[in-house]
Amino acid sequence: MDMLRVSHVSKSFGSHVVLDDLNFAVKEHTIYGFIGQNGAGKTTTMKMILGLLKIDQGEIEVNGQKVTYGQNKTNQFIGYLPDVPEFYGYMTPMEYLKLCGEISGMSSLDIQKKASELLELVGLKETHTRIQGFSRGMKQRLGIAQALLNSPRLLICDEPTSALDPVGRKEILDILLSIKNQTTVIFSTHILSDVERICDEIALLHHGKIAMEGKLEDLKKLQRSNGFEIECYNLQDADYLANQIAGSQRLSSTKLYYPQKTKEEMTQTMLFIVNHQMTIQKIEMCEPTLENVFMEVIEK
Ligand SMILES: Nc1ncnc2c1ncn2[C@@H]1O[C@H](COP(=O)(O)OP(=O)(O)OP(=O)(O)O)[C@@H](O)[C@H]1O
Repeated sequence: MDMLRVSHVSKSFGSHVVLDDLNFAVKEHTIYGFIGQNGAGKTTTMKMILGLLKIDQGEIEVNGQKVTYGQNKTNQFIGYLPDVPEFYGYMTPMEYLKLCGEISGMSSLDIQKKASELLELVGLKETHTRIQGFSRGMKQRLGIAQALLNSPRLLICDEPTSALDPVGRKEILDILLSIKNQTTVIFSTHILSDVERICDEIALLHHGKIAMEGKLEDLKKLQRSNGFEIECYNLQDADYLANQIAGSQRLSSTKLYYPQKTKEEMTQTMLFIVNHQMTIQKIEMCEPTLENVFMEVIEK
């Protein structure tokens, strides 16, 4: 079942077309990576899913129900983590979650149970300090707990890891992975390695449309070729190869990279090396990465 369906959605600000007949769907219990350059329209899309921004054309459905601008009916299914969540700094995490639960009309018994479950999940159960003393990572973890308080079927995270250090990012990614069986997650980011680590499906928003969508392995297969790398034993050999075989980039004094070359071209290079009785340390095809696939689409 599709938890989210975005159908033929267009959005302009004045004469600036941001989304142009955008279509995509997110299946239940997937972690969907929504990637795109700065200004591609990721936040605009998320705001429209939340009914916070008017759609010019098209339709969005959450859990089979149509999203209507300015109404919050479909938001009962959604948890939202903004890129920089705001809190009342003078509260402890438990006090804050209790307040959120009360505002959303949960019973005090439910609040107590759910809040302590969620604080455990995000590693803040034993934290009794006030939020104003929290690191960015702790705030982001509390933001996830808050977004999950009403047991949403869809969790929308807008750049949840962008401002965090590697440890903080890993903590957030681990939390998102651990809730996959309970909820569907859509998360936007620039950090492609985060997407590679946890996403089941990836969509690249470019020029107002989904330029590429699918599972990571399938997207990597779309790439023409990622080239190969040669590591020589010394500078002289690397210089010689760079002169004799055109198209290299220098990665270090002894390392050459030949971008977008095929396996056949690597074989020819190996023959050249053997015929010239050279010894090298290493030659290998480079693994396609999401970053290369992304760049190929963007640069088209
Ligand atoms: N309220 C608005 N009025 C005018 N233009 C806007 C408005 N909101 C967004 N835009 C423009 O729409 C485009 C898409 O913005 P959006 O914030 O959705 O991009 P994004 O993909 O989330 O980018 P980033 O990764 O930088 O956050 C940008 O060019 C932005 O300047």
